[in-house]
Amino acid sequence: MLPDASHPDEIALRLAPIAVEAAQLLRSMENALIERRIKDDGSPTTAADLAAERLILRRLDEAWPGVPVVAEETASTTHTDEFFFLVDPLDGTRDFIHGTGEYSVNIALIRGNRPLAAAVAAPAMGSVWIAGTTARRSTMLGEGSHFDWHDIKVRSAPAEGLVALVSRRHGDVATEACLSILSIGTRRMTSSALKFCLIASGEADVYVRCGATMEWDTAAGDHILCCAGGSVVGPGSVPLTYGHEDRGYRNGPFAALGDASLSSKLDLPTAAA
Ligand SMILES: Nc1ncnc2c1ncn2[C@@H]1O[C@H](COP(=O)(O)O)[C@@H](OP(=O)(O)O)[C@H]1O
Ligand SMILES: [Mg+2]
Repeated sequence: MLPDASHPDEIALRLAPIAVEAAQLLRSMENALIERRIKDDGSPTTAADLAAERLILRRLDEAWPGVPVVAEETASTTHTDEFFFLVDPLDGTRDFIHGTGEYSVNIALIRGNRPLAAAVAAPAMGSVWIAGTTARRSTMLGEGSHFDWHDIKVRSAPAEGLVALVSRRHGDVATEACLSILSIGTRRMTSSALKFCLIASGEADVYVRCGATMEWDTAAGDHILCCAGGSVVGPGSVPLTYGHEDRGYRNGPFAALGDASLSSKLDLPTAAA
């Protein structure tokens, strides 16, 4: 059954309990001694990533049977259609393993090559963000079917200096060069798609990433930030597009901005570091 593209906010409301259920499963596995292995790209995966992915695939199939899902752990077997989901069942696996609590569940519905609806749940922060046409945030209450949604909005670039969010574990020279051009007042290390959501919530201003990321790392956060009034752009200030099976669902360099006027100052390289 195809999603009803004329009601993106209703789709987002249906994605929220799925993301929260997976987030609660991950939370329950946090302190267990779980099996892990290193993938071909050098990043780890665990039994928790797989369990959360299985749960999300089942729930998406119950809600929208037959819509393809490009999910991190099974991406190589999936082909996209006009509508497809991009799913990262555990974004920030290293932080999950190290117990920082900075990890998230990311689900985005793509139509064509851009997101239509999205949800990001961050269990250790007790927050869930969604976006259809507007962006909203709720605390994660009880079993995941109760929410206290409120609209969120980006802030204007503060005169006293920008708050930049940087990956806790992945930095590179090209990202540093881009950041050095902006008037950064404070840097905060944050993992996973939380970086997009904190900018969308008006708590930070910029996230530049020139190193490797995958489409499921960014699609949901991209949509939430754009619906909150921000922007996510690649080289030439062009929005990111999704569904690039030909390049293994890899993103190029990008910047996530609360205040879109910052994009004129950016100088992103054309290829990921
Ligand atoms: N060499 C690489 N190739 C592809 N993606 C990479 C990568 N190194 C890191 N990443 C991506 O960066 C994400 C973590 O970002 P951050 O450091 O900002 O939390 C990882 O998400 P996962 O934990 O879902 O694998 C992974 O997808
Ligand atoms: Mg993951």
